[in-house]
Amino acid sequence: MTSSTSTSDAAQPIWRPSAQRLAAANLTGFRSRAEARWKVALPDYDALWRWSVDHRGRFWLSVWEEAGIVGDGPGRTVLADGDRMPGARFFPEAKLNYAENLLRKRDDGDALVFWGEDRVKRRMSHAELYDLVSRLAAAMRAMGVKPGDRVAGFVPNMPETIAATLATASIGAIWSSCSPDFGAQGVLDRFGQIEPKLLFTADGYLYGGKSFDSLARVAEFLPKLPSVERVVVLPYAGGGALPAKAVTLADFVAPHQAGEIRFERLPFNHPLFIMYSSGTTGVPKCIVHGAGGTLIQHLKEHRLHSDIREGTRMFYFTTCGWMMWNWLVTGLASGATLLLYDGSPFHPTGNILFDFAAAERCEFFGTSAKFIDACNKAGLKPIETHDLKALRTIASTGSPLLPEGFDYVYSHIKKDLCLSSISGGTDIVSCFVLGNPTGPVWRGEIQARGLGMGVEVWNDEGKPVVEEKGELVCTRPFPSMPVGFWNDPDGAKYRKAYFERFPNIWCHGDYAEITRHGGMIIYGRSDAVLNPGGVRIGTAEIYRQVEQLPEVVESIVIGQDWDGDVRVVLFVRLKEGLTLDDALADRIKRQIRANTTPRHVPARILQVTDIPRTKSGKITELAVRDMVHGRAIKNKEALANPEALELYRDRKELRE
Ligand SMILES: CC(=O)CC(=O)O
Repeated sequence: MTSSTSTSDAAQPIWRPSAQRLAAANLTGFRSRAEARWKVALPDYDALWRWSVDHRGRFWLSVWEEAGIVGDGPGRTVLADGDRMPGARFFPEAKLNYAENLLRKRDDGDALVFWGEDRVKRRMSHAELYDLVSRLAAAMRAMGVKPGDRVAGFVPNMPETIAATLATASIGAIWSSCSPDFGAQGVLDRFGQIEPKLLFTADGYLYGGKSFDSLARVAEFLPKLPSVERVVVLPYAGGGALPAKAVTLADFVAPHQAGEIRFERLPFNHPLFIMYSSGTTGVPKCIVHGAGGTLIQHLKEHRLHSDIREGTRMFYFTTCGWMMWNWLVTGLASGATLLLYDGSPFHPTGNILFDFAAAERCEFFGTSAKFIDACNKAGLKPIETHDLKALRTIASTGSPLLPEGFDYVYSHIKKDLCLSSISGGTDIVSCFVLGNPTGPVWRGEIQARGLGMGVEVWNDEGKPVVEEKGELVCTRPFPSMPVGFWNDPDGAKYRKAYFERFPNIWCHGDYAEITRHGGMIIYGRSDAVLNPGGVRIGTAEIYRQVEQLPEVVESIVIGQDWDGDVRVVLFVRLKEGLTLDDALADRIKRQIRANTTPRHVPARILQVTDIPRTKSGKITELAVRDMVHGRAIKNKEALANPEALELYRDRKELRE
């Protein structure tokens, strides 16, 4: 989930595309070809969006054709049972293979450029990638991997990981990965549910300038994953002894020559990825995404919403445990070069990602709102220190990008670029709302609803509202809905997760508002909404105010049950060496009161030295809330710093 607080009241947008950029945008061409092909007038983005939702069959067929999806299809039916949610079926006659679509290029141009912090730098061409995938796929077939088998990756974000993913997909097996910083229990909570036949791991990984051994960790969890027949070890940071069942990558592929890949073309909904809900409630849900839905949705988001094309140099800062990694990988289907980074984004300095972007002439730079905030707080000014001439788009997700984050990007990174705040999630392996390269950027707003996505905001009565806060819903089926949850044969868990609140309507759990510009602001997760005196307050409304104070590095806010009501409790992490005194607490309260309402003002403000976050960098309001209420914390394994929770246990300030 992502974007920001308070509708932009500025008269002018913060950025507009130049006439030249507008004319050359993929979206502009798509719109005029759709007008000609379907004989409709689509004078602007809003008209195109409305048409794409009302005429989903025509729209998705146009995406298929324009992207030149390779496969046996599209077939005569684009959408069957087109109003059932869940239940609609896209391209029911088509057969395709995800990897075949990503491996169309076999030349010597860069497919992947990899930096492991400042220590490892290498590149892999399209031809080398194809060859490695062909050898891996042959080795996997030789050990009996077949369509539907699970292949798991406990892996860094490195070229061989992408080769392993594509080899898996070429056979029609299902890929599922998590980052190597997961503890043994976190891995077992995930892979234990899906029973993989084959496991990829690197020997180790780098973080913050240190090497970590992954093989000792594998040796710890492997005995509890009896389904794994073989472990393939990718060379990277150097680790200890090979665990049982392990072979090196070189030995695994040694018997197989590079050659033509036999791509299994399978039905559109054939499973491609299993992903895990990052939430902190219960054992992770295993969300199964289909090959066709993932491919066509990403192609639409890359080409139309992100203006990615053949040769675009595309970066997203992500690990293999976050859906943005899967999103990045599909960039190969548009002929992009993927820039992969593994490690700390602040090692050896906060400029490392900008160093990478400058050195590799990055055009699309994806990151999180937290990273942008951190660069702002650290006073980085890449606009003065880095040559970012090639950069055309910055994408931000993970949490709301606040208006001040927009200011920072345009003042201190680059003036002329499209800042796309994007939001969706693991559940759909894609976005509900995202960029529009042909439209203006309004400070603090996500630009647009995704094409083909019937996104609305509904109030408690289930009525659509504009310029009013409510629940983000999607009223029409879209191709990247999960094909189901793993181990959920009757679909009960799947329906409960999204369709319980409003029947036949996807309710995403984000608290949001559609703006008068047709954009969106997201105020936080609905389940973290504060409710003092029955007034609903999105957490981002508070963060926006608090984090403007220079003393505050970051904050986390919860509602504490108190005296039959709920009171707002704010925790702040202050700059090194500072202590929260009455004067600072007072200034925080005044900042909030002056810019929001008295209801938003915290009843208690407490200093903490750390804020718990998931491994994909999201702060975890629900875990803090549970800790404060003395409840059990579920899914602690998803946290990057679970020890931070102790700072919230039984605080005496919250007993009075
Ligand atoms: C696109 C997203 O929404 C990513 C996320 O925040 O998980």
